[in-house]
Amino acid sequence: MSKIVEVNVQSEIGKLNGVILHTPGEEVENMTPENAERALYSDILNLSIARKEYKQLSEVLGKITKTYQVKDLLTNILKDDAIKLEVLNRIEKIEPFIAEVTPKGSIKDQLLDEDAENLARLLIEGVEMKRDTLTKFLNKDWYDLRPLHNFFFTRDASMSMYNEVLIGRMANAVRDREAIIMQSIFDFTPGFNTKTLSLNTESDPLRKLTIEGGDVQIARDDILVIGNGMRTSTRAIDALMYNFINRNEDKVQHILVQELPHSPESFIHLDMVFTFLDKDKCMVYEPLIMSPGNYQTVHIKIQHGKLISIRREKTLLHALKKLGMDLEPVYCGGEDETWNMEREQWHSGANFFCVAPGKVLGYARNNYTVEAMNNAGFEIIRANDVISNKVDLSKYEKYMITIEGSELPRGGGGARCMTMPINRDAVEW
Ligand SMILES: NC(=O)NCCC[C@H](N)C(=O)O
Repeated sequence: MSKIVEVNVQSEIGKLNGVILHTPGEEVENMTPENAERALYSDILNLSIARKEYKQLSEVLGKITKTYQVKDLLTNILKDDAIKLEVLNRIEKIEPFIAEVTPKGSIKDQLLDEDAENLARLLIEGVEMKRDTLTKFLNKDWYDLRPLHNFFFTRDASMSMYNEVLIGRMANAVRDREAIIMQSIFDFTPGFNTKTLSLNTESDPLRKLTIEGGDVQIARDDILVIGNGMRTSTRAIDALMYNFINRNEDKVQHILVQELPHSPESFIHLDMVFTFLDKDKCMVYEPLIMSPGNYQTVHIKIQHGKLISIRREKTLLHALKKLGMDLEPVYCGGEDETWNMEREQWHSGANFFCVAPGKVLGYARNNYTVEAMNNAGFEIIRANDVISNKVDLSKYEKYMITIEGSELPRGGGGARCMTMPINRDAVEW
């Protein structure tokens, strides 16, 4: 594992110095048609194809920055017995059945006996059900501990916010263990030199307070842009607002909130309809971001331990412009046909990951979006040409590296969803 870099992310676009990834493993295939929907997928993925596509993403990133794999980071902390017990205690809080004693012993005891590497694998890929009681014998499920099918979307369960890490409060219980694992990684890996921050959910048994990383974007060191929809609730954004109020800082903190539709499922997170591309460019799904209709943009301003104002803005781009970020939109699906916009948004066409200002990664399959990027001045470079050193990236001021994606988008996300940046250079605005 390469030397750990400290957590510090002050923008969406600063030059990337470290990113956390998770190569899709057996957990992706540990699924049946019956439970695919419960797993938050629209279909069962073919792992060997998904892995081939994912390899393009991880190898390109490996050429550009330091990459860390969740499984390695988790194995590393689990080598310490006290931490191993603490991680399992944390999991027991959300999945109490692991401590239940059955004729063959509890799952927790079984897990405590595993070495660090195997334990990390089991916590991600799932633990097959031991049918040692009648209840389990007749149970239709295959797993005692469910596989974390969505973990390759490392964006969502934790988010680097300035020099801290905000831990996701997932909208669906099937992703809860991801948040526990990420929190433990950041709590117990000294090199990250950070503090984890969890929103207070003690009085929230009905899971009304939820926040996921796909909705949280660090526009600038004083501006957060947050989506409010299926996955991130107003209550969670309020809790974050109180957190900034309680910091009582001289610095102004802006939170721009963009309401999102609750269907179709491709609108799950803000990053499916809006991402930053450069100091002066962003990717938008035009029908929502440029013409939001009833979906409001709200500007919350905090300073000196007080809420200074909370007001409606015309659109997200207007609000950003008023704060000095004048962004030219590039349209997902191109400018001509709503039909193409809808199709390409569905396949995560707006979901770009920035590795430096004007340098981004996105899916190759979205032809109209790729053309729009090219028209906006981005050189289009195939991932395999970067991996085989056929192109020298330092020659290009602006580029889009295209990743093949036929299986990966069926899991519900793109390049931004699959990356959790931990350190970026400051941007010279
Ligand atoms: N940031 C993102 O948009 N992440 C994609 C998550 C997809 C995953 N199947 C989910 O529904 O949570």
